Amino acid sequence: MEPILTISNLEKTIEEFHLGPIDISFEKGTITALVGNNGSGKSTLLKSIMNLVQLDRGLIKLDHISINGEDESWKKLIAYQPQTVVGWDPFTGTTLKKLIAPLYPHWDEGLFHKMVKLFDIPLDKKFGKLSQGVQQKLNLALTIPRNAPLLILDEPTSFMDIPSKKILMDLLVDWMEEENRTLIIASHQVEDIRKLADFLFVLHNGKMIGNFEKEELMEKYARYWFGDSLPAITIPGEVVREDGYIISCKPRDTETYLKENKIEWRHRSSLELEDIITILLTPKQQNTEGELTLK
Ligand SMILES: Nc1ncnc2c1ncn2[C@@H]1O[C@H](COP(=O)(O)OP(=O)(O)OP(=O)(O)O)[C@@H](O)[C@H]1O
Repeated sequence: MEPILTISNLEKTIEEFHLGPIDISFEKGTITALVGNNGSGKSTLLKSIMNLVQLDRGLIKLDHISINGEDESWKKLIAYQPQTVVGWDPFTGTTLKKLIAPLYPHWDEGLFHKMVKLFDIPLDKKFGKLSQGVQQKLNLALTIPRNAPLLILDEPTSFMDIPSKKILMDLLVDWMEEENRTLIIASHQVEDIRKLADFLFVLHNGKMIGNFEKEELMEKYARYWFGDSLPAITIPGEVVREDGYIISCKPRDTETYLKENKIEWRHRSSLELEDIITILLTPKQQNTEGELTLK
């Protein structure tokens, strides 16, 4: 598949914080969840894609157009929902829509009104007077209908109530039905990631941990229960050790070792996505394969 967005060798330092180096491509037709600890650089990366951050190094290309060149036609290819918008407070939803819609040739008026209805957004109230959750909904209703090939959402559901999160997930699944649409969504919500993502792009303190295919990642880890007979030695593949069990990132190596050494385990279970993300975001003790090295 052809990438819509390619980031090469990106690096940016902001005071004490360093982002990168980041090398990644986003294929057309995919959904990538951008996952990371607080302050890991997710918003900075998304702003960089929008050319809102001056890079120290690196190149970002959207459909082969460099985002910091003279050709600004790439802007029509992205719809971006930032975490917070500046300057919207004095305007009503109706006014904002009148200002924004004409800028986007593929604007979907029907989708806008559908979202206003589903989210029950009061269009006659000033943006600044809306609750944070409703602001987030209006922001999304003014972003998704732009129908750009690449949609970038920065923590779209952080203030939303539970039913609204479900409405948004369903809307995004429908939006992705159209061919060659691509979504990048920064999120701390495991439920969003589980439901939507094809890929998990994981950042930790500005460093890229990896870009993982979600289903492969789910199959990569296994938990082995030993009860009281948990062996005292470190087992190949072991990434976590708790009372009575270990978690392995290389189940095949783990089982070969256990069988060869005649160590019996009681049962094996798979991990929840939340556990896997926690392991990926706690990389202090791990080597590049994720295995424990300090035991
Ligand atoms: N304008 C700025 N001035 C100073 N530091 C900044 C600025 N913008 C970002 N940073 C720093 O860059 C780092 C990354 O911030 P960023 O907002 O990109 O992280 P994030 O992964 O989106 O965080 P969160 O999950 O908490 O939203 C943080 O340490 C932040 O303090």
